[in-house]
Amino acid sequence: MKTLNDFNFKNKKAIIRVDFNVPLNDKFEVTDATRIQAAKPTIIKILEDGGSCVLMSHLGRPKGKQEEFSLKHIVAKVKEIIGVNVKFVDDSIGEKVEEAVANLEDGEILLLENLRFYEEEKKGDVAFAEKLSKLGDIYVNDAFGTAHRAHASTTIIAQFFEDNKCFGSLLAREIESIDKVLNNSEKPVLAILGGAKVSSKITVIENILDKVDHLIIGGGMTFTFVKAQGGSVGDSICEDDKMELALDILKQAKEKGVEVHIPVDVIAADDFSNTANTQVLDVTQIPDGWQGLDAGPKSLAIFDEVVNKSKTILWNGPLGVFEMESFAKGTIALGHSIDNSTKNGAFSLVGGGDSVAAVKQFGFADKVSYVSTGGGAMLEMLEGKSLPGIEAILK
Ligand SMILES: Nc1ncnc2c1ncn2[C@@H]1O[C@H](COP(=O)(O)OP(=O)(O)OP(=O)(O)O)[C@@H](O)[C@H]1O
Ligand SMILES: O=C(O)[C@H](O)COP(=O)(O)O
Repeated sequence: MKTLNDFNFKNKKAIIRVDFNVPLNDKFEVTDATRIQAAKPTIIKILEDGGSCVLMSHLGRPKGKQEEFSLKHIVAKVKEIIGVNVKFVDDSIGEKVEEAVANLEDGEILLLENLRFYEEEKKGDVAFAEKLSKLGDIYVNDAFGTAHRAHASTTIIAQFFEDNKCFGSLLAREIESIDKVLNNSEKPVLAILGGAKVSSKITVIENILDKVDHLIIGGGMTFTFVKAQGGSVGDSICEDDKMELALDILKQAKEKGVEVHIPVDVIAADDFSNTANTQVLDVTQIPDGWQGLDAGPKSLAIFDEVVNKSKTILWNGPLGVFEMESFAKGTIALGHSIDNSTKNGAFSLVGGGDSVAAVKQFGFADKVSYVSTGGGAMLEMLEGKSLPGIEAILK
């Protein structure tokens, strides 16, 4: 696995694929700069070697050239975080870009315009990728969040750099962290899978059963498992067509010696609303008109015990509807348990869109061992898939 340390970038131009797909508010200000922060070590290493950086990224899912998706909105933020002036060119290929790259001096950074302004990017167009490849001497992929996309700048471009390509330090760290959980883990290993639906996590659950000793299933998925075993779930979210599968997962877990922990009680509400009436109910006895929106106190006590005896912890998906204060307690309590266990030496990895939002919102981001910058990319790795962006560097 070639990394930045295999190269000296002195007098070299690095063309770096970063994932600066960051959220913006209605004033086009960056509201969460984690992904920019995460790319800093790679950029700094190249500048300190005496090289220059040509940064390329996508932002959102524009349909053609849409001003609101321009990367010009993030230039100031990148400059603030990296601490070096950032030049911007309002295109990603063509004469203007080539000129800007030619004028780029060692120690300087140039940010290109949103790659997805060209439909060739998502199509993985070879000619477009080749044009991008001309913009640097060494190709660095540091875009973990987009590594599951076989796009021109993430995958196809790599073929134009025989030996001169490598993983950026973020991408390398993401791969190592997931590997530490899935393949090189200290036992007992625990996976906590929450979130809304069983259907979006089936492949993850199936892949993970071979890797873990304990599995906590929470969030909206709970009720498909409970109903499949004969419980009454009232109006809780439930995928009836996945009940067979839920039973099969439980059977597989038993055969593989994996202990599965599902909430035994829930905070039930009479409406999907923060101001609904609530009561704590046995998870198997939720009457019609009520729905489980968070894990209850007995469940949290059990989960706390499991988390604290685990040495490796993977967390994907919230335990309840954490966006509403009334149903955030389970997710917060789980965060505290993981914090505690991490302090006692466990390795904890949090990944997935909503769980990462939750750990940030509740202040646990600095308390776990590693927070992934990938949503879809992280899930695909947990499903056991190989990611095209990673494969392209290894070829
Ligand atoms: N009991 C519940 N009933 C309904 N929705 C729930 C329940 N528990 C959690 N959710 C919802 O599940 C959503 C998160 O599900 P999702 O599967 O997207 O999570 P994730 O794995 O963190 O994110 P991603 O899939 O983007 O990686 C949250 O919006 C949360 O409100
Ligand atoms: O935020 C993400 O998950 C990545 O930047 C990929 O974005 P995409 O789902 O639009 O390809």
